[in-house]
Amino acid sequence: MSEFAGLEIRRLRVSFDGFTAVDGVDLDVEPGDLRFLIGPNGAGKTTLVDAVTGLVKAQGSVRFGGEELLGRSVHRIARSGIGRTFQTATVFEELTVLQNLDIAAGAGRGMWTMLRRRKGVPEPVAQALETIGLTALADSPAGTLAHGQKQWLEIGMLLVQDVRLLLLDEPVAGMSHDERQATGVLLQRISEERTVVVIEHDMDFMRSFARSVSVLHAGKVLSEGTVADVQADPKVQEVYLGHTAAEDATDVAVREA
Ligand SMILES: Nc1ncnc2c1ncn2[C@@H]1O[C@H](COP(=O)(O)OP(=O)(O)OP(=O)(O)O)[C@@H](O)[C@H]1O
Repeated sequence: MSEFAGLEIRRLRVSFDGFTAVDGVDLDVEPGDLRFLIGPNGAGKTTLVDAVTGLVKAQGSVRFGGEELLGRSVHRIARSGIGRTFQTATVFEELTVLQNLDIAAGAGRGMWTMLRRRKGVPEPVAQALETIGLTALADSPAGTLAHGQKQWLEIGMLLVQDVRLLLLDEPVAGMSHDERQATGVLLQRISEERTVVVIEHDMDFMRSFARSVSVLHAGKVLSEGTVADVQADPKVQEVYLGHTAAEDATDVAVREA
């Protein structure tokens, strides 16, 4: 397993035709953290991840394991050990679970390496299958998997590439309660050896599994800390509920009067 590495973002700025979507963000994610990135629609969460992975041009600095990523190509950033998932799972539906993992494991390697590995299931692939709980379905076409299982397969595809920083965009969207729970446990397990950042709108999921939280609003970090810290922050309550904690207290006082 590769070494733990953390993410250090400084003065990150992304603009689209004069509109600033990410506006001077500083963000530190410790190695081995399970960080949730929350915030209202349009807060800049996905754009921030796009900037880290090289999909959009950005100003400032993004360091991972001490190396500067800004200015590097998408492929070079991926080779630095950073992988992401998108809101919709992108697996090869006609191929089996094992074939999907095998292809992901071979990504970036030469044809000879791929051919030499044909015999049996390579250890990292077997390990990923076990971690994502799909060992029994290894030979099933990915297209026959349940929605949640496809998301887990996609996470498995990052694990076999030995990604050290996983950036996951709404991994539990559309999942059943049981699938969400299983995903939370999976992410906790993964973060024992890797750094995980999750963009999420599901507040129950966030409360149950986040180790730390950053709240984005209008392209800036509004609040940061533990779940309890951000929940108690009046600025966060204002953004989410449209009124302040002080007003809440007044409401309660009024109701109780
Ligand atoms: N390619 C683009 N061109 C122009 N504007 C963009 C582009 N991508 C994003 N934006 C704008 O930047 C802002 C931030 O979008 P972003 O998708 O990062 O927000 P988000 O916090 O991920 O929202 P959501 O939770 O709805 O996914 C939005 O106002 C969006 O319309």
